[in-house]
Amino acid sequence: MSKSTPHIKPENNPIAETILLPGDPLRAKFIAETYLEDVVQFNEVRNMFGYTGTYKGKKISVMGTGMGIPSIGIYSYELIHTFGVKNLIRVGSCGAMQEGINVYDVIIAQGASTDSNYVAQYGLPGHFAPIADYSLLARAKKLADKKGVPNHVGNVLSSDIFYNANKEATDKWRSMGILAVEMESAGLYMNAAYAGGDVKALGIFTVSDHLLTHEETTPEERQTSFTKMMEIALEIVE
Ligand SMILES: O=P(O)(O)O[C@H]1O[C@H](CO)[C@@H](O)[C@H]1O
Ligand SMILES: O=c1cc[nH]c(=O)[nH]1
Repeated sequence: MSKSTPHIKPENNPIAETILLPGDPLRAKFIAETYLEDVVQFNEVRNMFGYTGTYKGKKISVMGTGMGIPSIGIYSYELIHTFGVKNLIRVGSCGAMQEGINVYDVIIAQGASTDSNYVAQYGLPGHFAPIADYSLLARAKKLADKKGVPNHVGNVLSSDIFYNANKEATDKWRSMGILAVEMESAGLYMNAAYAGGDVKALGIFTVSDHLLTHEETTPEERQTSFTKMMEIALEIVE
């Protein structure tokens, strides 16, 4: 019988060891249709579309994760533990928090701070710092520079809250050097760390809006036009 989980039912379609993970399942569809050859769809449960194909001869999958750590927590756990995925690269949008960062710049998340309680499950005797895999991070930085894509490497905030009632929260995170806010990477990094061994994770983002300047992009642009980030992610794993 083919492997399946409550949320991923590939029905014998393959899932590659390397997967790109946008929050939006329609961004997954766009990446598959734009960049992959010989594409098969491996998931449609809850419309969380997943596809596998080849990119420059390499087998690669792409799948939506939904929004927030609980959602990416489920999908990345199942991809790692049931389907043997080894390289998980989130390709998301984020809101910039610092001056000197512009809409459409790329952010590479060296670390992912969080206001989530996801880490509590591990019962650690202290505070855990969710970080990216260094080999994926170093390659992403090198590729971004080579392509001439304006990019920033550092700490992001993976927040549980999009509409935050605490109006001081952004300023406090900004004062600690947080580059941008998104909603999933800390959970992804924790799942990769918990899996141990050779499971690697990285978050790469395109800045969709700026929390200081209030510049923003449209939902259509978010779905399709973040191509520089997508191309970096597709080329990271050799
Ligand atoms: O564009 P995606 O990948 O969904 O990422 C960002 O956008 C969503 C919020 O609008 C959150 O999921 C956040 O992390
Ligand atoms: O989570 C997110 C994503 C984009 N922009 C934001 O302000 N927050």
